[in-house]
Amino acid sequence: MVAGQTKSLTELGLTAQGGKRAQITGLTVDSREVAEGVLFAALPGTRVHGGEFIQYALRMGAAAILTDSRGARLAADDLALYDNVALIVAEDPRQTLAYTAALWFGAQPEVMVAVTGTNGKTSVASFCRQIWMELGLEAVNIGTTGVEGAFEAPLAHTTPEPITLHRVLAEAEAAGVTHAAMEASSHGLEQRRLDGVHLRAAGFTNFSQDHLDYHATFDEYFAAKAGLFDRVLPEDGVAVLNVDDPRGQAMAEIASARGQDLITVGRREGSDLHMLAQRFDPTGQELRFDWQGRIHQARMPLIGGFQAENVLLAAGLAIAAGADAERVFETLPHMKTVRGRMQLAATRANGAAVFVDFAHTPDAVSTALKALRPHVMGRLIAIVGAGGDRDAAKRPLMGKAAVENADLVIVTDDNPRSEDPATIRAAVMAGVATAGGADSATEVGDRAEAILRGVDMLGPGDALLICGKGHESGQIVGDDVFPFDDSEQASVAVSALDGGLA
Ligand SMILES: CC(=O)N[C@H]1[C@@H](OP(=O)(O)OP(=O)(O)OC[C@H]2O[C@@H](n3ccc(=O)[nH]c3=O)[C@H](O)[C@@H]2O)O[C@H](CO)[C@@H](O)[C@@H]1O[C@H](C)C(=O)N[C@@H](C)C(=O)N[C@H](CCC(=O)O)C(=O)O
Ligand SMILES: Nc1ncnc2c1ncn2[C@@H]1O[C@H](COP(=O)(O)OP(=O)(O)OP(=O)(O)O)[C@@H](O)[C@H]1O
Ligand SMILES: N[C@H](CCC[C@H](N)C(=O)O)C(=O)O
Ligand SMILES: [Mg+2]
Repeated sequence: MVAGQTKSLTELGLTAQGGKRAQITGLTVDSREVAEGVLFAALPGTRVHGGEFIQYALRMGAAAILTDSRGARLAADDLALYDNVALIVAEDPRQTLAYTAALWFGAQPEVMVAVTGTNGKTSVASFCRQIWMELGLEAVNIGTTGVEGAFEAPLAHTTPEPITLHRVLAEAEAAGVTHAAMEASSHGLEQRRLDGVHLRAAGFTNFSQDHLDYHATFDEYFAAKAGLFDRVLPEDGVAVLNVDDPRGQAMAEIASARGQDLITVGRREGSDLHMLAQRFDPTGQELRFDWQGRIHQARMPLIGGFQAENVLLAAGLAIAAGADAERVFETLPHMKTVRGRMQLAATRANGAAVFVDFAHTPDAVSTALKALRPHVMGRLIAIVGAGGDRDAAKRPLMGKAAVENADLVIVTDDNPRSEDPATIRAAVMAGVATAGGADSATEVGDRAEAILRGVDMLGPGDALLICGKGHESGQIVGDDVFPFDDSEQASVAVSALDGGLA
């Protein structure tokens, strides 16, 4: 809430039933946060309808209720008792809330872009912010790793719900931020969290399996992501699309149908930002690409071929949002590793490297391991685990992806949450077995021990990839969060085995 601020419904773009007026002192989606004068958005939820809590909100002094027809029906008797309260019934109250939150907080950075896709959103948003900052602009990225760059703040969600999002955008703008690159998660898109954001451009990385616990089918998951182009990005926005992914072609059709301009990115012949070649070495890669008939080359200290795809997508977004292309390309050699994404965490005395990566989907595990391979002369060892209370169907597929792409695999725990960790590991191990990899995989439940064992296996020229937690700083077991950092554990293991500093 903005201390001391009040706004009328008209200023917030809202029309109440019976033309009722109200002066609003704040917005909330949680009845437990309602105070005198607040607008309570009673939203349909996955567990319960917020309409159930209207009665409580009214007692706490809510001045207005925003809900759908079901919410209004649920609270009809209570609303009749409070006829001074303004009732706004919207077909899509989450979308209305997003527009209202934008008007309540008033300001957002002048130039904003968003990126969606199963994997690579955080990386693209970070690279886009890095490019802008290299160009001397005040920029942030907003997503899984919080708000980073010229203004910093922690976030609980990849795409925060609209009240948090617009508060953060207004704070960033007030701190002088002019450019922001944000992640659009499928949950965020489905729940209209970013519908009030004014986007200049939007990006698409790729599409593969994740979140089938939330979206009923693959097609619904895709439809949620497509919402970025068919709803959120305006007609005069630019769509920046990875067309190497078959779904990138589908996105291109959706964006074109809206009349949006396209910048296509990929290895495919005819792509606007056309990747021509990559050369890998132990500490980075050299990228060769074509833009409007001119060849460019850049060496970047980044591990993994896909990070070059992410960098080019970010470059496309920066260009789409108005930056000069040649100047954008000059910044590429300055890109830094995104925290927890193919990050070199430690090096053994024998030269073997330990990397930490946030791969937590089957596709990401296979992509990350394949991507590391050309940088490694010896064996590739993977540590992998799957999260509890998340898409269970992806677990065996993650085990399969690990064993098919690494020489040795250790299956361990990754945020078991409310589930039995042994059951999750068994599902991952089942996938290992279907791929015929039982002999090259070991199960070590304790993650610190798994890392120690993985590091111990490393000979000269070998590399270890610790998948799943990336930047995370805790292991979630039940309702407890135990401090745990893969990168730190890698250093501890190297020190324990080799002595001295990692
Ligand atoms: C699954 C999911 O996305 N849930 C979101 C959803 O909550 P819900 O539908 O489960 O809510 P509910 O418990 O059924 O309650 C319905 C409504 O009643 C309200 N309520 C509830 C209880 C009460 O006493 N009073 C009250 O007013 C709730 O605030 C809610 O608005 O609507 C809420 C309000 O908008 C969101 O805060 C909540 O996000 C929760 C916190 C969440 O954890 N979301 C995660 C899964 C998420 O969004 N993740 C994505 C993707 C990350 C990735 O890529 O992996 C992200 O962008 O972070
Ligand atoms: N372009 C890409 N193609 C395939 N896999 C990728 C790509 N970029 C990143 N990955 C893999 O996905 C992991 C997560 O990357 P990143 O955090 O950038 O994605 P994200 O989309 O933000 O994920 P989340 O949905 O959790 O927010 C990386 O650690 C890497 O293993
Ligand atoms: N945003 C993702 C992150 C998963 C990371 C992994 N460590 C896990 O816990 O499964 C999710 O909540 O599904
Ligand atoms: Mg992310």
